[in-house]
Amino acid sequence: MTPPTTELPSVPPGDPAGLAPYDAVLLFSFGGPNGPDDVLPFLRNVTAGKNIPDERLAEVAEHYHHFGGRSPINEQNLALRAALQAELERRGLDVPVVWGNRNWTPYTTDALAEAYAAGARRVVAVVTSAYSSYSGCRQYRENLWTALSDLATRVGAPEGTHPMAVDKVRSYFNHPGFVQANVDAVVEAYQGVAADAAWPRLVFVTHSIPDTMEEASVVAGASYREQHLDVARTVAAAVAERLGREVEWDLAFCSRSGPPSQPWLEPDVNDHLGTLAAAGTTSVVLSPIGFVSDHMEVAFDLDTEALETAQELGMTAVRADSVGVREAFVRGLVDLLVERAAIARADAAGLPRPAEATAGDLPAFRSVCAPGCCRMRAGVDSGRPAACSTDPWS
Ligand SMILES: CC1=C(CCC(=O)O)c2cc3nc(cc4[nH]c(cc5[nH]c(cc1n2)c(C)c5CCC(=O)O)c(CCC(=O)O)c4C)C(CCC(=O)O)=C3C
Ligand SMILES: [Fe+2]
Repeated sequence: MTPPTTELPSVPPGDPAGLAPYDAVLLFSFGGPNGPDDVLPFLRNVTAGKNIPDERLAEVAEHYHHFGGRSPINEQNLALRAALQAELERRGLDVPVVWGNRNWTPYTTDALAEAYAAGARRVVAVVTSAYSSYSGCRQYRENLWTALSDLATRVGAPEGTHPMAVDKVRSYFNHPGFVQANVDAVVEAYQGVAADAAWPRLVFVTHSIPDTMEEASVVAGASYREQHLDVARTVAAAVAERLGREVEWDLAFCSRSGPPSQPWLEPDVNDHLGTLAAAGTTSVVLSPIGFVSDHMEVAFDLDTEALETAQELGMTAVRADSVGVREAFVRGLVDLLVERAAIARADAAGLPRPAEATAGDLPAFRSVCAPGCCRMRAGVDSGRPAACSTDPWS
């Protein structure tokens, strides 16, 4: 197992050309409502064509209304965009960073149009999802394809062509920057626990997905669940080393939806806390490794619901931060942009690709997705074209 490095290189060696051939960066996210009137149309966008029961939608709308109808995700993305822009500038990389979302304004097409108007024709995208599955990879790539087609119509590009090319950085769950930032956040959470209190168990938490989506995700190299187990193992080992004490850990899931008859990844974090309490655990640290910022799934499902469950069970629970705009994470994302540019140049020149840094046991995931990768269901083609892959249509 490769431990994450404590010192990340500020400028990866061997790339005098910076971000060439790219002339803009797309920060590509999920989106969320900015006020009460946005909540329902946003939820309709998210769940279009999905089998989500009405009761679940009403319940999720309540989560948003509980926070004034406003998701924290938009300001978090603005902060991440500013941090990326600053780190690029620090390295002398002078490219604009535009921000676009799949499910709410600013939409992907508008972000690409903004880059296009600034003269950009080759864009490198970074998705605010670290893991590979339909929800964290292909669904973004399908949306990107549609946005490129819409942009073509807007700018009057010839039928069947796209006016710009967009590549994306690989799934970065096992990039040293993401792993290091999670290690730092968990260490800080443990350091906040009183010296005479029980030593907490470490519970990693991520978004549940349907079992069918989990099965399909394995085409990327390791399944969504296995990707999380790899990160969890690496983070727990690094935390134990930093604190000089053994750390016992588990992986639990939150935010399931869909009809009750449909199996999703388990255990649910609330059920899991119950199991731990019954076995005598009195203290936990919750680490949301599945999320890159403290958006609604964290603010509600963990900070509201899971912390309440812990309290009812008489447990002490502390939540570690998600990576947010931590320096190790931001530097890691810029390293990934630089790495993706070096890969594009090597491919164009027919030269060997540069080394790709990882932390953990899994290899670097592909920068260009394989055909049939991260579908909604194994072997079932959605019929929707997706960008950034070797699928025949891209
Ligand atoms: C793997 C994963 C991530 C992590 C990767 C990533 O970050 O992309 C993620 C992130 C997010 N999910 C979010 C919100 C929602 N997700 C939903 C529904 C669903 N998520 C799914 C999976 C994931 N989701 C799935 C399989 C569904 C079922 C329907 C479908 O297949 O699409 C629904 C519908 C209602 C419900 O069913 O809960 C909502 C409102 C927000 C925004 C939060 C905010 O506003 O701050 C974010 C960042
Ligand atoms: Fe979600």
